[in-house]
Amino acid sequence: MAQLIDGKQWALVSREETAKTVSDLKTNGFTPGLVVILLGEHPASMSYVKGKDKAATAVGIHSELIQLPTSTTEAALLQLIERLNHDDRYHGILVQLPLPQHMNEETVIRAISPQKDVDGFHPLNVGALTSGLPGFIPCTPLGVMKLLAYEGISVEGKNAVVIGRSNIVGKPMAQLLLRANATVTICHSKTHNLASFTREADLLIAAIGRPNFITGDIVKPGATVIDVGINRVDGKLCGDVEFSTVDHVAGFLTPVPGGVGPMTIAMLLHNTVEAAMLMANMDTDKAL
Ligand SMILES: Nc1nc2c(c(=O)[nH]1)N[C@@H](CN(C=O)c1ccc(C(=O)N[C@@H](CCC(=O)O)C(=O)O)cc1)CN2
Repeated sequence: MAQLIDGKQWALVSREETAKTVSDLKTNGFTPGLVVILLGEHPASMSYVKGKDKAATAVGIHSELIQLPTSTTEAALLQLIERLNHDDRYHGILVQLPLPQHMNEETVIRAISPQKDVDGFHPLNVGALTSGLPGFIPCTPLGVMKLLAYEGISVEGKNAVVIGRSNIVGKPMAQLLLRANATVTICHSKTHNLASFTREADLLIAAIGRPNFITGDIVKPGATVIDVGINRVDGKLCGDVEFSTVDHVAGFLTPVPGGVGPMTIAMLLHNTVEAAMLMANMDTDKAL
């Protein structure tokens, strides 16, 4: 059986570290602030933003959740973001994705000040990561790197295969692994003979959005398998990895739920505190 990586537990550890930093900042009269914007009433998104708001408040961050109707115009959203960019109470601004269909994701992301872009989605932050410069790193891949570090799993020199090429997970994940000296391959829906890549992977990151796509027969024995998938099948949550078969082959494995997901929110809190310290000209590695 694979050794399970308990993301819920590690997220608590990370959140405690963040709470300590926030407490020190508050002692110096400085409170980090986060504003989360949700458009519409998508049930999963509503649950995620409420989770973010609750987790931020729990570590002492001043948190505000702005819920707007789906019918909100893009112009109104851009105006709100512009106001928040200049509001000193908020060091982090996050717009929950996906957006309603009438909005252009790129336009909205670009409107957020790169210094407050705690999601790390702004092109300046994306470019910084690609160039090896300081900047904000998207929360889910950052959470994966943190999980590996907490578990003492080194990626240097390893064959890392990332399945999926989204801007939120796949691409930044590959960049982070490259930065940590892994040999990185990105596979996707058009990859021929995917199994020939996955069977060589010491570290396999599944972020393709297809339920139970990775089965035990295409995993290298002893590999570390990280499941980033969040799929709902018949109302039940499952990952991109078929747990029942991969559990017998992998060395380490993240479950869904309770693996990478909780780390996403923990890393948002971390990034928000980094943004606050950056704005207060305190020592941080994120200077853009
Ligand atoms: N602006 C953003 N939008 C979205 C992001 C993001 O990072 N920034 N990521 C995802 C959704 N997401 C955070 O927003 C997210 C997804 C899942 C979890 C999580 O803790 N999952 C739990 C299960 C929860 C459940 O029962 O549904 C787990 O895996 O254990 C947290 C955050 C898309 N949008």
